[in-house]
Formats: sequence, C-alpha cells, structure tokens
Amino acid sequence: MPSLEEELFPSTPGKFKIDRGHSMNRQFHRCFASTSTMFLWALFLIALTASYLSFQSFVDSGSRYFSASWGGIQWEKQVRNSAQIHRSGGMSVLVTGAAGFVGTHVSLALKKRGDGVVGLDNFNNYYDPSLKRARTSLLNSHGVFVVEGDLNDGKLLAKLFDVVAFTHVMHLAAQAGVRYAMENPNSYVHSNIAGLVTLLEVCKSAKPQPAIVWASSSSVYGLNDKVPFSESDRTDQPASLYAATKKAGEEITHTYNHIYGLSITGLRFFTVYGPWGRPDMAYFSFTRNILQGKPITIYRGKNRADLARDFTYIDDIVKGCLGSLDTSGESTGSGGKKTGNAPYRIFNLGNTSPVKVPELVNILERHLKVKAKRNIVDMPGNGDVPFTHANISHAQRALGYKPTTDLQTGLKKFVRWYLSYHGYNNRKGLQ
Ligand SMILES: O=C(O)[C@H]1O[C@H](OP(=O)(O)OP(=O)(O)OC[C@H]2O[C@@H](n3ccc(=O)[nH]c3=O)[C@H](O)[C@@H]2O)[C@H](O)[C@@H](O)[C@H]1O
Repeated sequence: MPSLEEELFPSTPGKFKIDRGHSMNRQFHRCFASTSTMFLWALFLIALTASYLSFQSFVDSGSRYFSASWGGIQWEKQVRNSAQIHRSGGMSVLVTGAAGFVGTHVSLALKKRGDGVVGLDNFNNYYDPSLKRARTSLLNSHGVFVVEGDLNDGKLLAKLFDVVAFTHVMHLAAQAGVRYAMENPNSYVHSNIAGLVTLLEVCKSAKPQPAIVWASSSSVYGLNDKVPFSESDRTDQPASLYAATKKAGEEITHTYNHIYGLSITGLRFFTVYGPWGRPDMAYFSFTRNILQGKPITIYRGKNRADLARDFTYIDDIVKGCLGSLDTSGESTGSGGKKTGNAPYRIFNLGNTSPVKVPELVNILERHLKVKAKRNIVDMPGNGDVPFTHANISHAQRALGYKPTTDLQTGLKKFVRWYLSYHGYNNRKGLQ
C-alpha cells in the first residue's frame, strides 16, 4: 500500500498502471483508490490556494505596515505634541502641503502665535524635494511636525483625525503650475480633484467636523477680461487644466458645504512670491538663470503686448490665510449629517497692482546687479492668461485683508533669501 506521500507525489511516473487481468474486487478497490486519490488532490489544492491567499493578505498588510512612514506610539505622540494649543481661544490646524511654499509660511505663522499645527506633505518631485526638506527642517525647529503621506491616503487622514480633533484644516497641498498641466495632466486630477475629495470625505465624517480653508487660484478667471477680477465674475472659461481643476475644487467644496455642513473658505491666490518660494515660478527661475548667465524666456501676448501679473507677497497671503481661519465660522455637521447651514466663502487674495513681466525682470536686475539675457517670444498656447488683477474689497471687509508689500520690496526680500540659501553671500562679486 503506497503511503499518502507516495500517492500525492508518486516517485515513479506511471506507477499506477491498469492491470487488465485483476478481479472485479481488485478493480473496485482500484476505482475507490483512484477516487480517494482525486479527493486528496482536490483537498490539497484547496489547502494550497487557501494558504496562498492568506499569505498574500499577510504580505499586503505587512508591506503596508512596514513601508508606512506613519503610525505607532512615538508617531502619535509627535502628532499630539505638534497639535497642542498654546494660547487661549487657539485652534488646532491640519496644514496639508506644509512643506510647500505657502504651507511652510502659514504653518510657521500659526505656530508662532500659539496655535497647534500638524503638517502633511507627500514630498513629491515636481520640483527639487531638497527644498521641501529644508523647509521642513525649519518647521521642525519651531516645533511643527510634518507627517509624510499622500492626500489620497484616506486611512492616514482618518488616523490623524483619530489622534487629534482638528478644529481647522488649511488645505494647501496641490499640483501647482499652469504650464506643467500639458506635460502631466493626471497629476492635477490626482491631487487637486481625487485628493481633495478624499480629504473632504474624512472631514465630513470627523467628530467634530473641522472648518476648511483651501487654496483656489486666480487662474479660475481664465479668459475673463473684466478688470479688476471680482469674485462674482465669470469663471467658466478656464485656460488651463490647472485652472479647470481649481474651478472643479470650488464646485466640489460647495457640494460638501451644501450636503454635509462643512464650513468652506476658498482663497483665489494671485501669483504668490517670496523667500522659500517655488523654483518653477518665473521670478525664481529668472533669478537662477540671471545669476548663472543663462538666457531667460519672456512671453509676449497678442499684438506684442506684455503679460502682466498681480504678484502678491507671501506675508500678505499669510495674513489672508490666518484671517480666513479666524473668521471661518463652524461646520454644522456631525458624523456625516448636516444640522444647519455653514459658511461657504470665496475670496480673492491679490495685491491689486499688476506689474508687467519685463518690469519684474528690471527689478530683479537691479537687486541682483546683473543684466538679464532676454529672449522675448510670442506666448505659446500653453494655458497662460495675458494678465491678472484682483479686486480685494470682499477680503478687505470680511478678513481685514490689506496687502502692504509692493513688488520692488518683496523681490528685494526674495533675492536676499535666494543669495543666502544658495550660498552666494560667501562668494566674491555678489555681495
Ligand atoms: O495665480 C495663480 O493662480 C497662479 O500663479 C502662478 O502662475 P503664473 O501667474 O503663471 O506664475 P509664473 O509661472 O511665475 O508666471 C508669471 C508670468 O511670467 C510669465 N513667464 C513664465 C515663465 C517663463 O519662462 N517666461 C514667462 O514670461 C508667465 O507667462 C506669466 O505671465 C502659479 O505658478 C500657479 O501655480 C498659480 O498659483
């Protein structure tokens, strides 16, 4: 009689040959034996499949556990400490995109006045992540903990709300840049639409629901040519996918306000610039090229008209963000149910004095004491708009928003930071 092992794994192929000279009894036994062999094989296959599936699920949960850069007692302690409020009537704010340009400045300002701040950032490589790491070091040195994770990770967001009952969310994480949308359209959908919805889903279910202030964009005015741009102007003619995703964000947040009672404030930022800024923006890349003796490309609009932007200094934007948080009002929902109407607001945060791009270059030349090599070309069809100009009367009334830094002064501060950050101050000739 072969052992079970021999039956399952016959050592000699063809061992079970049919012997036609055997009796019926023997044949019956054979038949029974082959049926039980098949049964055992089936059992074996079922067991193999089951153990494979449970191994897979172990590997999946294990890899999530091991690769996660969040979770654990120590991590929760850091999150709690960072969220601690140090002033009476203060708030605890989750700042998404905290390692970004505006996120860093807003987080620091909140922390400095005694609010609790926890940052979230995915440190993507849209531009050099080492700048994001440097900003994070600055935040850490002021007691702001930045969680590394993606907005689309609903489990992480839910965990953060388990650990801290955030009163506010300052949502600044986004795929920025107008022209890059032609290169990588899906990154805009991933961050500005899918990520936004993931965040809103978690906020709507949180107890208590936080109030949300988030970054929309001046680009939603698109081809609007009524100046200055007012919040009631047309925003249904976006010129870029970036603008379209920001406009979609305004509609999506409206839905969550309407159904779930989330307090929403959308801020239309107008070309924000300043120290610790974004290297993909014109003032930043122009500075780099001018210092390196490389040419800069200046776009020109229809009929050779110069392009113009309502460049807005970062400190003014920070004041607008804090004013929005302070006046946000409360969300009215609880556990996904609305109990009353909550505020839904949209504000322009601009400077109210547009400057032509060639004038921006003149100012940089003066601060850098280096002449730019200008390459003037007709604006390609890349999503750019010819000009922006903010009417800020709503923000003035509701938030006390009043920009105080002109481009000349703001760029001086930017250039000082740029030279110091890149070590130019230690080199001869650029004092
Ligand atoms: O307010 C916003 O909502 C947006 O502001 C910013 O977009 P923009 O106003 O387009 O800023 P930015 O790229 O600095 O170009 C400035 C000017 O320089 C011109 N420009 C640009 C590059 C170049 O090589 N040459 C050039 O002439 C260019 O044609 C333009 O006229 C943010 O990036 C964006 O994320 C969003 O927040």
